[in-house]
Amino acid sequence: MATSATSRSDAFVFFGATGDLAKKQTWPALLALTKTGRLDMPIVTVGRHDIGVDEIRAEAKKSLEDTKSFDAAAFAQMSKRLSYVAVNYDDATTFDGITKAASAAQHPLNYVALPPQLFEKVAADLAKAGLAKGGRLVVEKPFGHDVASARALSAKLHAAFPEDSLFRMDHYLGKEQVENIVFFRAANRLFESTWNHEHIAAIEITMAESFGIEDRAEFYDSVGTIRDVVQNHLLEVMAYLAMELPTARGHTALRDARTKFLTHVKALGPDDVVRGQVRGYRDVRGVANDSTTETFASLRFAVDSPRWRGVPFYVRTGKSLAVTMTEAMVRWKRVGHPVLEDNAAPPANALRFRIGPDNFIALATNVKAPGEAMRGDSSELSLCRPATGMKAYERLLGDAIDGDASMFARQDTVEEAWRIVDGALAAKTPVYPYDKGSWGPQEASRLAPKGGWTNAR
Ligand SMILES: NC(=O)C1=CN([C@@H]2O[C@H](COP(=O)(O)OP(=O)(O)OC[C@H]3O[C@@H](n4cnc5c(N)ncnc54)[C@H](OP(=O)(O)O)[C@@H]3O)[C@@H](O)[C@H]2O)C=CC1
Ligand SMILES: O=C1O[C@H](COP(=O)(O)O)[C@@H](O)[C@H](O)[C@H]1O
Repeated sequence: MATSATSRSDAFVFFGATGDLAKKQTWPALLALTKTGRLDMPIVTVGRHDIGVDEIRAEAKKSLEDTKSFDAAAFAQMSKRLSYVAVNYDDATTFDGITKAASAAQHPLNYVALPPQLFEKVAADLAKAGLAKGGRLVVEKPFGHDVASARALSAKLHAAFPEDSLFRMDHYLGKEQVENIVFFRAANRLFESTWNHEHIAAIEITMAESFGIEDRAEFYDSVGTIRDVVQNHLLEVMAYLAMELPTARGHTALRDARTKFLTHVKALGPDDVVRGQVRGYRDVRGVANDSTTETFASLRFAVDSPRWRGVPFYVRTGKSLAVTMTEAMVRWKRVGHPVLEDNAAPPANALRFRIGPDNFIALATNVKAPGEAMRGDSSELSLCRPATGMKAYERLLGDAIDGDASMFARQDTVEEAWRIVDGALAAKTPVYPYDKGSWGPQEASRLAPKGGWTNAR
């Protein structure tokens, strides 16, 4: 007999269908999975408001139009499968409505895109309603808010869903552009031999977003940017940039290598972080008027391994910044002297991995400037690849439907990541104000790479 670990899911139970994530990512992914025939099952949306399924259909349609992913035929197909159940999160018996709506399902996939403080309760109430038996649970990051709570959360979730039916979603693990970092390293011998402290001066990662928290206050104000994107997405990117390359094949080897790398990253202290809060944040509905939640962070990491000893890793991220752009930059050390007839040493070589919104890899080089003198000029070789493949949410939700957790986050990795950032969070360092549309507070320059951050072009 097929177990829940091997069976295909036969109902999609969707908590958070009205949320920000649903609008930007989940509805487009569900439509894409409908188009390819992989979401051939009832979709039971669940929320706290007393609304009908027509409101959910309208919400889904608007999200698809806003993200330019609407397709009338696929939407009609998906619409027929939709239902809506209103629940009261303080009354577990209201989950019986979900059981009724998914009554034909043996293997429901329960997908929870809610503020993380609700994960435990939802898992327990799903179990009481009989939706854990034979089913799966997908929870969105962040998993816990520090090491201790991540362990406690895992234990609580395991009381309802065993490890092989628990999927910890971190969509950066499903991004082509992120996977390409490690593939590019492994497949191009040219770089790997200099990928170490002898040649590399620093590694920097920027995840800048020009938009604010919009109507996500209930989620965001209790989390902040370090827990929202550094502890998970950006440490995953750092791991792909700097881990030892696995010799075995497959995703388990990649998961092991990422986790091993994180064990070498030193725990952050108060001097390794500068936090910022955008002016006007406290006026957003739902944000506490004395909130010290950071909407910006600049951090410096050190890696205690033979390969990286002495190389600083800088990470900067924030809301309401000058642009929306995620990029990782590997900077080599400079040639220490002027070349031929040049007056100054040439700029350092650097590799830029653009992760979003576009997708390219660029290599900064120095060439001879046209003319009689042997002088230099900088030039970037750029490798652009339009992102044509599956988007991260389609890929990961498709895997969850099939019961394949290999591209999801693992508990040991999650705990290592908390170990690294916990010290920076617990220190309650000052939160410096910054203007919307800027690159964060002035104070962040204290933790910048030598020569300053590279701001997006
Ligand atoms: N937004 C994003 O881009 C991404 C988010 N995520 C993760 O997804 C999860 C949800 O984030 P996001 O969608 O941004 O958050 P939102 O603040 O938009 O809320 C998501 C859902 O939670 C419901 N909700 C909020 N507060 C409560 C509450 N107190 N009780 C019951 N329901 C509540 C909302 O319902 P209602 O409509 O009723 O308010 C909404 O449907 C988080 O874990 C986040 O880390 C992951 C990747 C990207
Ligand atoms: O998990 C999250 O990610 C998004 C950014 O995702 P991306 O794929 O557009 O880079 C971020 O805006 C959000 O705050 C966070 O919860």
